[in-house]
Amino acid sequence: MSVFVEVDHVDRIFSLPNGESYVALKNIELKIKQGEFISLIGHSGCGKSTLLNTIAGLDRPTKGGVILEGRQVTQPGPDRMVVFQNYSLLPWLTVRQNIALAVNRVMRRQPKGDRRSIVEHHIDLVGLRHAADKRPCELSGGMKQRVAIARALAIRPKLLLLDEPFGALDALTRGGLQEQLMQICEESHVTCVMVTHDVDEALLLSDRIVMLTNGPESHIGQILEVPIPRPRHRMEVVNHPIYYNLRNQMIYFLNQQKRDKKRKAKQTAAAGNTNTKGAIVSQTREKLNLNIGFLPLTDCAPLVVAQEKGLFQKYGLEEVNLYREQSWDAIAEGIATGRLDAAPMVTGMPLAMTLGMGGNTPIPVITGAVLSRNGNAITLSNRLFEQGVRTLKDFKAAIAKNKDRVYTLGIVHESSMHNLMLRYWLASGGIDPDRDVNLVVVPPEQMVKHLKAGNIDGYCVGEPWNCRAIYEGLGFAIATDLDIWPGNPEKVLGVREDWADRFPETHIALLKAILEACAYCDDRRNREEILQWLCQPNYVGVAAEYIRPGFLGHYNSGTGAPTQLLPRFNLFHYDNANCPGRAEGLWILTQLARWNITPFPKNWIEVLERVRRVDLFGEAARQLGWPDIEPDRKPFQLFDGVVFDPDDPLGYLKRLTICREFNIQEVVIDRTATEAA
Ligand SMILES: Nc1ncnc2c1ncn2[C@@H]1O[C@H](COP(=O)(O)OP(=O)(O)OP(=O)(O)O)[C@@H](O)[C@H]1O
Repeated sequence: MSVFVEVDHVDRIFSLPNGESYVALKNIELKIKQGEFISLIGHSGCGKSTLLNTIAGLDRPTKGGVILEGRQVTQPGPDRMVVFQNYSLLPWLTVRQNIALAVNRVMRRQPKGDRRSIVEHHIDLVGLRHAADKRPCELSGGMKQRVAIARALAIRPKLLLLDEPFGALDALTRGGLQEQLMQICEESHVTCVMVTHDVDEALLLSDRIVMLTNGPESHIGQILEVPIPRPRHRMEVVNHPIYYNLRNQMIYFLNQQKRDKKRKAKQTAAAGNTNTKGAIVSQTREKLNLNIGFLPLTDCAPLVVAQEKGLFQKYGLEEVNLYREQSWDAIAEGIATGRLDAAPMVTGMPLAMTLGMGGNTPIPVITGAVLSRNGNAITLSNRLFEQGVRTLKDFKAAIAKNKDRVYTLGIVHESSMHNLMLRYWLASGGIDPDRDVNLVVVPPEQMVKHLKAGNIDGYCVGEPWNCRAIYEGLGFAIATDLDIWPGNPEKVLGVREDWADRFPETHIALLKAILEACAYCDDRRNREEILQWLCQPNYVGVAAEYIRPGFLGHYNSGTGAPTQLLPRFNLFHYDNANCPGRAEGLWILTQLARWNITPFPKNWIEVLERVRRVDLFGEAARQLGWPDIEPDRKPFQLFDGVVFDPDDPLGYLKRLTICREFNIQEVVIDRTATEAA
């Protein structure tokens, strides 16, 4: 079925009387097929009606648009009829006259006789023949709603929009009308979007259920497919094997949102007062001197640029000290203990710390920006090259041939993309990363030394540590991460959640400084200048020859193949690189669970909302005058073509062939431990 209605990245921002604004909807993206029945569900005030009204053309989006059959919706039209909870019938007209009024207005060019039979047909359709001459005051609530539905359908809309149509009715009447609506929709093949609070109603009627998160910045949390065959009958639906699973998922989603609402209210009360405009004001003084940790890697460039170009001071951060750390564990420790205020982190680290990786106390850590994408490679030793290893398949053959030898490969941290991508790559080639090879954690800076000493046979790391091994003739890059997942998120800016709440303005200032630096890094005219800074001993501290190939995008794999032009190898800003999108975060959660690094959080929507702070990115972007574009939440795939659907992460995990037995559990994100630190 082709796309019938497209809600294309819709934002709706309301201006408030106090001069501020309220972002009700953020980046709503939804494609509806012809004849589909979609339900919108979410807590009160999350924006269901706003979205419905936008599709109806009764309200205009602030950003994005709605496209119906290829045409932009700019105003209401007879092709979209809305049925409201309060019926909105004209009280002085009878049932017949109410329906006829709409038909005569919309179909005035049709012969009178035809119009009359349309009216009569729709009276019968909703079973109101006996009440055709009654006025609304003589009808029950259910009857009035049937008139409203008949009136909407009589003008043959392409799209029927229902805003809690049965909300005001008693349970018995509601049940009857739901079945009637279902039958009418099936017979007339009309496309429907319905707002509801009722999970059973949504399951009975819908093909898909769109679950919206709480506002502000409400967005689609998850879309559930309801694969129950049609025609449906209530008892068959309720007894369908999938019914309670779907119902539980919906209730679980709504409970997560409820908990989130309560937590935010509690935090707001604890954090401060409101000013005359109603905005929250922090009671704590903002922090203007910061300690930021980093590891010597090419992709620490944004931090270096922010320091060298005075961007921290530009945004009011008086003193920023950069500390070159020894390992990713040291970075995690620095953030956990408060020794560091912030740090570029490997992408999975904020999620893993929040989930309590390795049996550690969970520490809520958040990220408001992706600092870099790509930039990694898998280097193998020359010994393997000499054995003829050029591809993943060759590597598998070498493992099979040398049964008495276990190859050891270096990774920089269990939560890093290096680990997750290396594991993914190996597993897709039939190599079990836990059983067929030995993975060891080695700080990036020490990879080359251990490769040279023969302690490891290869590694996955960021630059300049692949190029250095290649340059020194110690190894070759069998794959870069562009071969595995182009655009993968590599580093993020990590801070403790309680730190961000205590110093909200400092945090936004820090984000702005670093984001501006990211943009500076992606202006290629600046790369030579940045390269010189990176070479300094207080930053990466190596010869320019090691950094240049990756950073300037002239990548030589060391295999004898010609130098590749890879302008996107170290990506800092272009292609909407900086937004910490939730779908990629969810993919990381699946991989952390796949390899038993962390459990898979049953409350993954809550975890992603807490950790991947798209809202803070948006705020910093807006203050910088950038468009705060969010990535799509559509399915994507890595190099092996296995599709990851953000609406079905567990289905994806179950389809992966090499996978540890993983735990699914609700992870309670409790800040007590960190706040005490
Ligand atoms: N004209 C407006 N001006 C300012 N804020 C608005 C306006 N219309 C809606 N809002 C706000 O936008 C948010 C979404 O409202 P909306 O009515 O779409 O929610 P809803 O999910 O349909 O709620 P309910 O289930 O209670 O009907 C709410 O916080 C609401 O206060």
